[in-house]
Amino acid sequence: MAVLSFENVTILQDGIPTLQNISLEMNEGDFAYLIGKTGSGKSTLFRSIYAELPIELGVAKVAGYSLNDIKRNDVPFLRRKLGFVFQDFQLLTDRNVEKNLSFVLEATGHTNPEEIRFRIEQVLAQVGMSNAIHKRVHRLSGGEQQRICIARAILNNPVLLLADEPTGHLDPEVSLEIMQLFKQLNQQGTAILMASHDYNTMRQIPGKFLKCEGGNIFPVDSI
Ligand SMILES: Nc1ncnc2c1ncn2[C@@H]1O[C@H](COP(=O)(O)OP(=O)(O)OP(=O)(O)O)[C@@H](O)[C@H]1O
Repeated sequence: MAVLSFENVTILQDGIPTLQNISLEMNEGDFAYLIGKTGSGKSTLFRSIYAELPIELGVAKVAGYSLNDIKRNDVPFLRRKLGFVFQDFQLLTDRNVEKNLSFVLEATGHTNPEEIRFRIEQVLAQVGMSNAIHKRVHRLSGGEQQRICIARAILNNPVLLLADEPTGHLDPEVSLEIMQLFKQLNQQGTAILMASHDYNTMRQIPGKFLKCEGGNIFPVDSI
């Protein structure tokens, strides 16, 4: 099943076409790396996927929503079907792990405290961080913080995970552990689109390569 489909899509930044006539499709279980130089349009693609930038031309669908005519009220529901992992974690560093995760569940309409606690325990087990539930985020290492970010990203069972340079601040050994975690989630069916410059870990965890260059995005066989 397609979780993302772009046909001849053009996206503008400040009235100027940043990506032009791009076509791509991602299905359940796909793992794709988005590669390309700084300023080539990787973030622009992400921002269009979560409906922060409009589609100027072409046809785009993500997680069952048409990006061409998505209503403003539906945008939070689209975003609930996506997971986000960033290079700089973006956790609430002065709160503990449980609060970081319950915050997201509460913000997305969950109210039952037992269900919230149960779901948090489930995702922490998935990322190998069960013992960290009461720990304050600033006490965790970078790799541990990124695991918590991944736990946060999967709370609502996303169909597509968007990861923007998730190993950018991690050393090679920890990067590989994080990538293995992504691979595990991917094997359970979640499609993953990851912008990366981390050629070392990309070589070790296989995926398709999509290159962003000259306003276009196209598949390449190797990096
Ligand atoms: N808010 C904005 N307003 C106007 N132009 C923008 C804006 N954000 C990005 N751009 C332009 O759009 C183009 C693509 O930028 P984008 O941030 O998508 O690249 P990127 O591949 O994600 O780069 P990086 O690897 O540095 O994150 C660049 O020419 C950039 O200057």
